[in-house]
Amino acid sequence: MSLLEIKGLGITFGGLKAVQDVGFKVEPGEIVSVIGPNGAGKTTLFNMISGVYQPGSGQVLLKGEDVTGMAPNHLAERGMSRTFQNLQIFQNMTVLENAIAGYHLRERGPVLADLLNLPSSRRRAKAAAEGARALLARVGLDRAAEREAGNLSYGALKRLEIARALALDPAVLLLDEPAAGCNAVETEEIDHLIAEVAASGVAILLVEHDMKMVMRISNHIVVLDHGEKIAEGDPATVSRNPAVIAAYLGTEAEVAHADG
Ligand SMILES: Nc1ncnc2c1ncn2[C@@H]1O[C@H](COP(=O)(O)OP(=O)(O)OP(=O)(O)O)[C@@H](O)[C@H]1O
Repeated sequence: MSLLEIKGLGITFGGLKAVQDVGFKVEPGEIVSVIGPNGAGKTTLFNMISGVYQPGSGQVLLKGEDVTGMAPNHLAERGMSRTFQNLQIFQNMTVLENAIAGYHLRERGPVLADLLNLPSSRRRAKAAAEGARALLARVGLDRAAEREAGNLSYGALKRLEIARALALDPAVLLLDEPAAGCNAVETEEIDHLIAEVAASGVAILLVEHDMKMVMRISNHIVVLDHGEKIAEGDPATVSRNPAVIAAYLGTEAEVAHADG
């Protein structure tokens, strides 16, 4: 049994088959990337896997359980969390408060206990703050804990978003363009962070336009074109695949060679 198994997923928007019969597997500690030219169906596929869209066909199996179309909060409880292409950070809260917000999604306690400020609620708040600080250290933001999130660099915001998703202690982490808008140094920091998270046993599923990053960090790549899977394999194999090269010709993107 795979940790995450995608089977024959498909969806149609007003007659357009945005994604058709896409399947692949993700195992613990693996970094799997979904690539493809603009409009290939990457975001749509991601949204189906993470419960944002109801698939028209196919299945999403998490630890063998059918979680197809399950709402994102239920998926989080079962071990799948995600980040978004457009950052979902509270800009006028501190970095620490943002990380604690992620923690509270998991440590949700009885509202009445919180209102009455009972010892149990104070213990939970303390545990969340401690957990959040540990996460910030993990993503290299411990020294920025008290800063307002809106003042962070873009790369730091991206890392904060990963910290918040990690607060849910996921077995599978879905990253939607984690390096979008980042400069080369920030991208490299995110590379290292993703590799470290994978090394801790978390399965990573990634949609990313930065082909060099994808080729550098992925164990396995799934290539979509016009909603269909046209290739999959390790970076070196995929980057030499004639169907992949053809799909990218006529677009501005280039498939960077894994060995180059
Ligand atoms: N909500 C929607 N309603 C109608 N059509 C949609 C919707 N979302 C996506 N599509 C269409 O589905 C196809 C796949 O789009 P999608 O955004 O998933 O591609 P993508 O590979 O993520 O593209 P990009 O690299 O540009 O982000 C496109 O033709 C797009 O226009």
